[in-house]
Amino acid sequence: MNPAPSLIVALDYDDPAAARRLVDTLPVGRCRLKVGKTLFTRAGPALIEEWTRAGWEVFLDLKFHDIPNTVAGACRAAADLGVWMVNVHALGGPAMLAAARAALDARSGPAPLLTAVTVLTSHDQATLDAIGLRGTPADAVARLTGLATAAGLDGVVCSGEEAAAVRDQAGAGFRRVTPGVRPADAARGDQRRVLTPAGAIQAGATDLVVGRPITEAADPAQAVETLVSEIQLTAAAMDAG
Ligand SMILES: O=c1ccn([C@@H]2O[C@H](COP(=O)(O)O)[C@@H](O)[C@H]2O)c(=O)[nH]1
Repeated sequence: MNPAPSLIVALDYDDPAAARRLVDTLPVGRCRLKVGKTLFTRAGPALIEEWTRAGWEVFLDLKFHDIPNTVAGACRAAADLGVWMVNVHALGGPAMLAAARAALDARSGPAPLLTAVTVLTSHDQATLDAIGLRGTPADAVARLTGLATAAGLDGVVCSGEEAAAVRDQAGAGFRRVTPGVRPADAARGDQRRVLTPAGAIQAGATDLVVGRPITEAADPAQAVETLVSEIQLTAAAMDAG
């Protein structure tokens, strides 16, 4: 039996107190927490340390993309915060990915999982054409997944639309962290490559990242519960064949 995919709650709150209010209502371990640029820039490392000390698994989603030496230092700093996962941008290239990997491997203590963003889920074919990225989103995800596997990363961030191809390319043990997840009745917002939670799981996502459908819900804690139940039911149905 495969482990059910995890729910990672994207805490993109402007107000750290609002993020705390939601997290305080959740049982530790029911889901994972994602801190991205909005909340990190507001609240800094202290909030992350507060949650990691309380036992939460935190995905620090800062998508490091810089020269190799700088990204290596940023990954070391993330590891010192005790996060569960940290990510870089695969567009940073092979040397940057290798430097991130080496920085985490050089640690004596535990290191976070290291994943690479491939093609943002807000990007579609028109975006790739505009920025001059060759081929379709699926082509670009495959190329960037190749860079991530060559550098020994633990997985990639991709949309559900590419999750099955990434699994076939990189193997079942390579994580497919999937944002752009929308319950059928939820607004797509700025996301372009979108699947429902069940669709993303059936496509092979290992971790579902969900933000606004939770943070903008009338009852965010209930929205988390509903999503966790849907994830578990979908995974169980798939295991039953
Ligand atoms: O390709 C990517 C990479 C990261 N994200 C992040 O995931 C969440 C999604 O939030 P929603 O509100 O559910 O759209 C957000 O924090 C993004 O920064 C992504 O969407 N796509």
